[in-house]
Amino acid sequence: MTAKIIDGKAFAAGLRERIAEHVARLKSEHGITPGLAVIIVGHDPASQVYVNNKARQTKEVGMNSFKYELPEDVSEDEVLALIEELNNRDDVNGILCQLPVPKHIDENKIINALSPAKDVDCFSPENVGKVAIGLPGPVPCTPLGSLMLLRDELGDLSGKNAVVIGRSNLVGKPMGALLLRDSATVTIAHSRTQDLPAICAAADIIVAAVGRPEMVKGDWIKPGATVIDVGINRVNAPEKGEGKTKLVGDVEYSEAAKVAGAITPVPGGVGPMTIACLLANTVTTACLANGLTPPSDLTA
Ligand SMILES: Nc1nc(=O)c2c([nH]1)NC[C@@H]1CN(c3ccc(C(=O)N[C@@H](CCC(=O)O)C(=O)O)cc3)C=[N+]21
Repeated sequence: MTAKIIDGKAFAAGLRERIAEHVARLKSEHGITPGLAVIIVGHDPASQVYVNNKARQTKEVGMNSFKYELPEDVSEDEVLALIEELNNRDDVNGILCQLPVPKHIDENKIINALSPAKDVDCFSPENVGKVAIGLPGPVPCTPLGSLMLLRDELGDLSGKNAVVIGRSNLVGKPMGALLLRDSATVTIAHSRTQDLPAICAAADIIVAAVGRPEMVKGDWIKPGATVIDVGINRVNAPEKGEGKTKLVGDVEYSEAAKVAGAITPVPGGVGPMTIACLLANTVTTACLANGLTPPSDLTA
């Protein structure tokens, strides 16, 4: 058996088309153009690429993009002042501060400064709580993208055994909350979990979000299971030439693809969904800011 490859890149393109339609309707019917502000501190080349991709896709779906590139040595107070200014701007519906930030800036202060109404990463305690109890609001981008792929692949997730590997605030915990909302039977595994292979063996759904290259082995997977690989790990690739690197996920892809029913590749799986869901969240917060019901196909 060979797994179906879940094409996250294609799904994300389709999602962006739906987002563009919603944006066009918000403009024509309500005179609203959603706006997303992205803040980047310093000159990390990988972060620059991501931020530029986000800005380009924001414009492609018809939203306004505001980019703030701050120098590496900017003071914490200056970043906080910028966030405060953006919190108060009516044309900004989403604010994202690209992480990581330099060490002299306290990430928690940044997160706490963001208005929950514009927190499109869904980092704030208020928004995390809304996700847990199912109230409308932004949803963490990577878990939302993963959920959309799972629903598309499996339809109803009710009663499925779902194992989430990783308990981060960004991915593992909210992923568990979303799967539970869809009535899956959820296990969250982590570094202290005993006999992870045995737990995976019972899983209809595996979401791997540990950040360790190829940690989940092919022979742990139940035949026919659906595997969502959240990991994006850059590793050395001597087979491509000296000094070359490649991206791999948290799952041993070549072996897993022989057993799984469906699997996301890396790259081209969850990564593109994360950015598309950031745009989806911006439509959601723009609607909520204007007393409108957010489109149900853009949220959990
Ligand atoms: N406030 C904040 N929010 C974030 O959501 C956030 C962040 N900071 N800091 C960095 C991480 C990383 N992240 C990725 C998003 C998409 C891809 C993506 O599209 N990856 C492509 C491959 C890209 C490549 O080739 O390097 C793929 O998987 O196909 C990767 C990584 C969002 N992050």
